[in-house]
Amino acid sequence: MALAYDPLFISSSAMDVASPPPMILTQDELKRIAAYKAVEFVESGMVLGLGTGSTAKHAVDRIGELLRQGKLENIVGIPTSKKTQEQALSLGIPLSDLDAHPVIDLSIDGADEVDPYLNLVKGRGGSLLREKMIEGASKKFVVIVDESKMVKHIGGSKLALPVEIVPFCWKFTAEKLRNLLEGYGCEANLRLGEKEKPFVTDNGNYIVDMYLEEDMGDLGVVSDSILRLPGVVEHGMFLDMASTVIIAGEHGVKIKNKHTST
Ligand SMILES: O=C(CO)[C@H](O)[C@H](O)COP(=O)(O)O
Repeated sequence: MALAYDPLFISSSAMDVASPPPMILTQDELKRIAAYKAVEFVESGMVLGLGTGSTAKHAVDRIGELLRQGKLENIVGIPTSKKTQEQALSLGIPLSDLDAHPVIDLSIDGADEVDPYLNLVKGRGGSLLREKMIEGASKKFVVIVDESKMVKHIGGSKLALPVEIVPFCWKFTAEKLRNLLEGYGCEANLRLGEKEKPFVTDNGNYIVDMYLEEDMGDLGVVSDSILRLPGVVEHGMFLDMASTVIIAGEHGVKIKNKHTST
């Protein structure tokens, strides 16, 4: 159902009999609320990292809309995937890349998991490498999620931790990853795309999805060990990168900033 709502206002009162009954927002509506809130951080003249995925798509749409309305000017977008590049171009957002703009003012992107310290898992959409490069080059990185993405420990939720690997002898690399993380109840599966063929990233690589049963403990140590394996290009743990996380839930929007517990 399409809602006519002020995206930044969520409230309903059981006492107000004249009000319509409380509306249950869909996950996509929550994503849109978080995205619209994040776009409030955007100012004219900024270089913007444009994220990938169904939540980030709302932010890119909103930026396009504000540009069209003349409420934002002189924006340069740096897309984190070919898909976002296509979307941004279709909205008339001027685009560039990290070579021309090695410092980005603000990136806005979704995440698959967010822990209480604002560590993330990203990449279930397959764009983790470009996302990490672009978001790592950003002065401010705002993450937008609905509340289902909040977890106690990243990686241990039986959802995938994606790892981008080179296609050359991928079974060898997948086996090394499996062995490395076997203490956490690890399964490592090659991600498949259309017609059961390997999913290929925008960089021509494959993705191995690691399914873990246990909390990985010291994430920095695990991250370094994964990255040391020859054949691994990057993984989807984004440690200590997010400046702010905007969480949209049934009871409103929460904003968590790095190094605060609010
Ligand atoms: O990391 C990503 C893509 O590589 C996405 O940001 C992440 O998968 C969240 O996606 P969605 O907003 O569709 O839930």
